[in-house]
Amino acid sequence: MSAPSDHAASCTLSFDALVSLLEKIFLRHGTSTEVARCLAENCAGAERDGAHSHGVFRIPGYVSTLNSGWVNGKAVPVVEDVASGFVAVDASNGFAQPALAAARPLLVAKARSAGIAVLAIRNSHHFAALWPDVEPFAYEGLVALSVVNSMTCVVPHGADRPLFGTNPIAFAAPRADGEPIVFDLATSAIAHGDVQIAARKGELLPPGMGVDSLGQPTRDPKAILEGGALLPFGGHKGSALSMMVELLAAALTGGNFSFEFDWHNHPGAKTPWTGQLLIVIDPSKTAGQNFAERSQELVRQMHGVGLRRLPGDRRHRERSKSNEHGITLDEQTLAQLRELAGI
Ligand SMILES: NC(=O)C1=CN([C@@H]2O[C@H](COP(=O)(O)OP(=O)(O)OC[C@H]3O[C@@H](n4cnc5c(N)ncnc54)[C@H](OP(=O)(O)O)[C@@H]3O)[C@@H](O)[C@H]2O)C=CC1
Ligand SMILES: O=C(O)C1=NCCCC1
Repeated sequence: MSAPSDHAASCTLSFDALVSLLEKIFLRHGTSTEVARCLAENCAGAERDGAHSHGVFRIPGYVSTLNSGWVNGKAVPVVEDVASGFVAVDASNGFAQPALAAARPLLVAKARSAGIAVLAIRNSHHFAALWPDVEPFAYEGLVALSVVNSMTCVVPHGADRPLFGTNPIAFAAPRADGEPIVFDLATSAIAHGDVQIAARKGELLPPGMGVDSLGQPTRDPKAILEGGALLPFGGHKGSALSMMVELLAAALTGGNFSFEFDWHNHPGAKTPWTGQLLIVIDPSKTAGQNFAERSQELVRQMHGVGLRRLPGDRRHRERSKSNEHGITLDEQTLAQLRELAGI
């Protein structure tokens, strides 16, 4: 799939039209109708919000993975009611998003009754942005935190060779006036998807993102992708967070660490076979003042000291633009999607 370009001829389509196109692609490549809908909405949502590293750019990777037999596109997740504040799901070697969808009602009920609940997803594949997994909880007045590990491509701070994944952390919290506060960030200096996009565009990366196959710093995305590796963001601090993600998303859930799965017998496989953890908190159960008012006050104070952009602001601007004018894709990308959909 070509990377978004400012110069290519483009066309626009509605969110629903994009979901329906992506749904056809997933169905044509062996998913169930439920999985197709779930992944299509997730991927179209990322594209709508300008999260291009995890929008339609990912579709060929989904397709080649499904074709390789690495993931079960028809997997039925098995939800386990483990304890008062704990839900587990065996994603049955399927995608993580349908597993979350299956466990969501029980997770929310537990969070509302106990004040906090944990969801441990294992045996799952996450190939998407993480914010769609947490943002909906904040729209329901809940606070949510999620972590997912991926595939070995990040050198732990102070080490010689890669071990960690790009391991994102996403957080969402409601506020009284405005969109929820949401951030979603890879614990690597740059997401793997953005390195791939830079490589396709022939662009250099900023310094400090990765190393080549000899462990030497490089700005060449191809050198990173072909035998090189990424660095954690913020040196030892990002490295510690990435280690935490491995522990929470894999050790705690029963999923694989980023270095534990071997996809070499499945040429074309791209989706990490790991785990994911979500923590959901009902702030109405805390002894403090109204949470949404307090988070609004924090935002007010941040704006008061000159802050112009909150995490999530850019996405919401892109979302509004897409909702008003449609989602813009270049013609080549749309043609590729139609071909994959068989239309
Ligand atoms: N499934 C997987 O295994 C993996 C998925 N990913 C996904 O890749 C995506 C990209 O990650 P990453 O490249 O780290 O994200 P970015 O560095 O682009 O953004 C990280 C966060 O910071 C915010 N932000 C960015 N710039 C500013 C700014 N100047 N001021 C205030 N806030 C800012 C963003 O908000 P905004 O969105 O509004 O710009 C976002 O919430 C994520 O969605 C992540 O989940 C990454 C690794 C692995
Ligand atoms: O961009 C990334 O980094 C990743 N995205 C999807 C899963 C693999 C890592």
